[in-house]
Amino acid sequence: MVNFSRICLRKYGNFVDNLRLYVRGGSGGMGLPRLGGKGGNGGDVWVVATKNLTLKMIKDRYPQKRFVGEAGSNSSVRALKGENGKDKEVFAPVGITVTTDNGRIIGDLNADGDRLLVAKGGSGGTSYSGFEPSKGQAKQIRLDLKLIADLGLVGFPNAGKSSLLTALSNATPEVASYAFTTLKPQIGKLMYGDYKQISVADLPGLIEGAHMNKGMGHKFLKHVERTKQLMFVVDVCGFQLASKTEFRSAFEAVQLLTKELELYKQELVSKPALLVVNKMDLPDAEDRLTELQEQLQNPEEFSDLLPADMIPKNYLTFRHVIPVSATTGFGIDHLKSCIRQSLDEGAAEESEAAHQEKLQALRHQQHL
Ligand SMILES: Nc1nc2c(ncn2[C@@H]2O[C@H](COP(=O)(O)OP(=O)(O)OP(=O)(O)O)[C@@H](O)[C@H]2O)c(=O)[nH]1
Ligand SMILES: [Mg+2]
Repeated sequence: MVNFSRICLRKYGNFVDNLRLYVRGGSGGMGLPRLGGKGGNGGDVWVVATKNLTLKMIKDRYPQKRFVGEAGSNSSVRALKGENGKDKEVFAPVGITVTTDNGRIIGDLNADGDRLLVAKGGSGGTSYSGFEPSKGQAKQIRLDLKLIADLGLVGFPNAGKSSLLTALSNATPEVASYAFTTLKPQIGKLMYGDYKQISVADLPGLIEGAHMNKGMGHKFLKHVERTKQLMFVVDVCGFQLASKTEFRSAFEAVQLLTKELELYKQELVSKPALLVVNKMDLPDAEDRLTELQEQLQNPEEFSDLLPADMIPKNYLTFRHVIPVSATTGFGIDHLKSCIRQSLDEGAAEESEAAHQEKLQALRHQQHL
């Protein structure tokens, strides 16, 4: 029996998905009252998105996590206008949200080279300020990594999410027969014949009670907040985490996952979702699939299989239910086309909604 918690700690310890930094703009330089000289401005602090960086690299390289702009020079007889201090750049990964310590969003860095001003340098002293310089802004900020993918994989541990990503895409996530193999999110890209690409985020497994921080907790769900659609993955034969925990059938797994999403953020459950029923190569898989499909037709009738507090407010209706085997490749091509279809439909619905909104606004203007 593998010791899950030890594995979690050992591996998760290497992955950093948020980081708190101290940033301060440089102080301005002194003015020179005798000759009316102006002090230089202090340098600003910027966060700059840079490809191939990780938050862990920042943490390792700058253990003190302090970033301060250069001070402006004082005005002097030789240089009446003091030189401005140099800006400080904090190079950070692409795909982060920068917030203040109390959660106010300063901005998002979504593409390589995006820049965000996080602490302004102080002004140099001038006649207006009695030649006194001002200090730079100082604050704690948080860099929060949010993966952005078209589709997010949601499932219990061992359901075969990573195996599925391997079967579908160019990604090579770790696959193993113990729970919580995936400890950090990873994105794979699905390529289509017409060069369309769809990105899929593989996430650590969720378990019953994830909202109470069981297993890996549900903090990883923040990564599906920005994905367009969800892809539930269940083992057709069900799942049992350990001998002391309850066995859960595929149907129960679907509903428990729905509830965990709902408890994390209600809006997540309104995203379009697909259901992948994996491990169809196992004995009895066909019978189990038929049973699951019947239960999904009338979920209310089977709600007594779930603990009362884990019954979802609304049962999800899946756009497609696709039986596959990540191991043998059965159903994978069909899954790929269902994913494409669902995302294309989603995009069409979005543009239709935007179109209707514009029409509505135009009508409104005409009435005024
Ligand atoms: N028989 C069979 N086994 C599979 C299939 N897909 C995955 N497995 C096995 O199931 C186990 C778990 O697979 P993973 O892909 O690591 O599962 P996961 O959902 O990513 O698990 P976590 O990362 O722990 O959440 C591995 O031993 C896989 O070889 C399948 O289609 N059929
Ligand atoms: Mg995995």
